[in-house]
Amino acid sequence: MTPLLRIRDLTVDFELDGETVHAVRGVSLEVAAGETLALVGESGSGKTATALSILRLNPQPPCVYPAGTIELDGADLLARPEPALRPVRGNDVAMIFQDPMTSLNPLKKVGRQIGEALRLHRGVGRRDVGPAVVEALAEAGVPRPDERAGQYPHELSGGLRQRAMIAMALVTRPRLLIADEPTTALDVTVQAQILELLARLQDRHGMAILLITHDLGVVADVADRVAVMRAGEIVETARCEELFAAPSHEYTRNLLAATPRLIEGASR
Ligand SMILES: Nc1ncnc2c1ncn2[C@@H]1O[C@H](COP(=O)(O)OP(=O)(O)OP(=O)(O)O)[C@@H](O)[C@H]1O
Repeated sequence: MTPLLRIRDLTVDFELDGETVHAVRGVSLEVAAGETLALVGESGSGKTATALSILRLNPQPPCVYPAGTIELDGADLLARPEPALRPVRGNDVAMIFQDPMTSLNPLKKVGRQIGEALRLHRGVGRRDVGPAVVEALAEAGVPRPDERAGQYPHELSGGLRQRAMIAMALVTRPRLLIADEPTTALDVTVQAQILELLARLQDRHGMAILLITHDLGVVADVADRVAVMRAGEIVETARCEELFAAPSHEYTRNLLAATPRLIEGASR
């Protein structure tokens, strides 16, 4: 079966003042419909550059894509001209980030922003938009959603802002959600709640998730498979339980050793 997303031999360079940074060096990975693939690796290993390539969101210049293909349902996105990519962004593929203010507009009430997305992407009519906004916020676990809809992003706590961003990302019912360090800035309890929310929404809507994280503890909680990145390359891909039980690459063993919670769990 064709995977939902298939990246092959992707190369991403940043050309800076005569110097070239090879951020991604021949990465290949696949994400099946409905599965969660975690892309892990330490800071600077090329995780975000890989993920942003899918929607071609790395800033150009300085970014160039010298080689590779990124197929969504078998059609190469990397070869598409810019206007043909727009329908994919925020429709088939949505993205959430560590900082919700990357997607939320600080000057507009949360409900209005989600309402605009609902009208644009789902064709919800003027009269139905209010209840649809409340439903979207409620689905993302926002308490008192009707009240929250009337607030500005800065009036919400970090966890609620994250939930509002998730509600907005899912308005279009994407088939692939790219989540780039979605819980890194949150404290551990809120982090767990957000991961649980993503898993619940994934079950309900059947979307695939490409989860970018440096935290193997997060991976253990939610991912089906893991791809480990180091210096622009994928050094190992495995099912989650296999990777934790028997990491084949030394770099992965070192990453695991830096996650005490998992080691404690394994020795129990
Ligand atoms: N816009 C950019 N301009 C120049 N270099 C960049 C740009 N974005 C990324 N890079 C470089 O590409 C390499 C990979 O960065 P990337 O952000 O993909 O790593 P990462 O694994 O996501 O790290 P982090 O967890 O810190 O986000 C780094 O050397 C980085 O400096």
